[in-house]
Amino acid sequence: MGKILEIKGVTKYFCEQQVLDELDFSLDEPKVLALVAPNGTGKTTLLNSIANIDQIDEGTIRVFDQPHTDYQLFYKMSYLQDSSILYGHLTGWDHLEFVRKEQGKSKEELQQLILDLDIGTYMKKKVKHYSLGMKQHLLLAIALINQPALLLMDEPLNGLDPDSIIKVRTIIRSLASKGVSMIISSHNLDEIEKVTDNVVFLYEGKLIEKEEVMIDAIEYTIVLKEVEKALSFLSRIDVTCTKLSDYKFVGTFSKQQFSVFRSFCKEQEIELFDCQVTHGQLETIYFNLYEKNSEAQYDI
Ligand SMILES: Nc1ncnc2c1ncn2[C@@H]1O[C@H](COP(=O)(O)OP(=O)(O)OP(=O)(O)O)[C@@H](O)[C@H]1O
Repeated sequence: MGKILEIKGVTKYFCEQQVLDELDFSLDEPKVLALVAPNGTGKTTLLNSIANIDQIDEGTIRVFDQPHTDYQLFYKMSYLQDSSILYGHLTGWDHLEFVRKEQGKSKEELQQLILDLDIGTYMKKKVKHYSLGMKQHLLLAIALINQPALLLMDEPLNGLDPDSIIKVRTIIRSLASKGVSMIISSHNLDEIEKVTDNVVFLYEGKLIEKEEVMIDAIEYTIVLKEVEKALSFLSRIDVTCTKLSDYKFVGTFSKQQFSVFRSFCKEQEIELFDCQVTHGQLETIYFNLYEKNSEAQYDI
């Protein structure tokens, strides 16, 4: 089997501003890939470029071994964009019927999709009367009509309530189990960690895989009786901590430091009342990558 996606040397400018910089990337096997970066750093531009909505200035993009400009990809690849592509004066059903006909799918297939996504109750309403969440569900339905093998999603969780987030997460997992590849841009790092381990960061116009910037550090908030004793021990094993109260502190631990600390508490009979992860690993990597370099990146 050929590659699902191959991006070589892609550069994209908006006037003088370079957004993508000789970006190389390839997706060799079906995967759910999270695309993470701060606002305004090129996630949408990259997805638009793959979908041939934004024209690239240099480089090549191939999808399923075809140039990304090939019209046939319309039947294999979908792109869940933001709701600006919807027409307010049309109903959800109008949108879905139009795409169904273009994709050559049957009415029965569309009815089944509407049932699966549980969006039937508002398909006859005009889109201008939809909530943000309803629009997001409609966009997902539009993107799924062609049963894509590659699905690009730009912020699919935007505006969704917790129930809807769980529903979309279930849909993503179910599609993944059927071998659908997905590239999902999201700011919701907690949620992203629940659907995939495959994370790429867009940084200074290039993609960096999570493994390349992996750090062994997790921030915990810990509640115990003898904070001073714990902090004095932790300073000796180089754990950075901040005391929050006489019973509470936060500390950033490597796996090994955390295990040493647990043994210390056991030996000293210090009871841990509570121990919560404050920042997950992905969040910690994110802050390390972008916050540390923010001065250089956002120089004005
Ligand atoms: N059509 C355009 N014309 C000019 N500049 C643009 C255009 N589209 C995007 N940009 C600029 O390119 C940069 C990247 O924008 P893009 O929308 O790709 O970022 P993003 O990471 O998707 O942001 P967000 O997370 O806020 O959606 C921004 O500085 C933006 O202002």
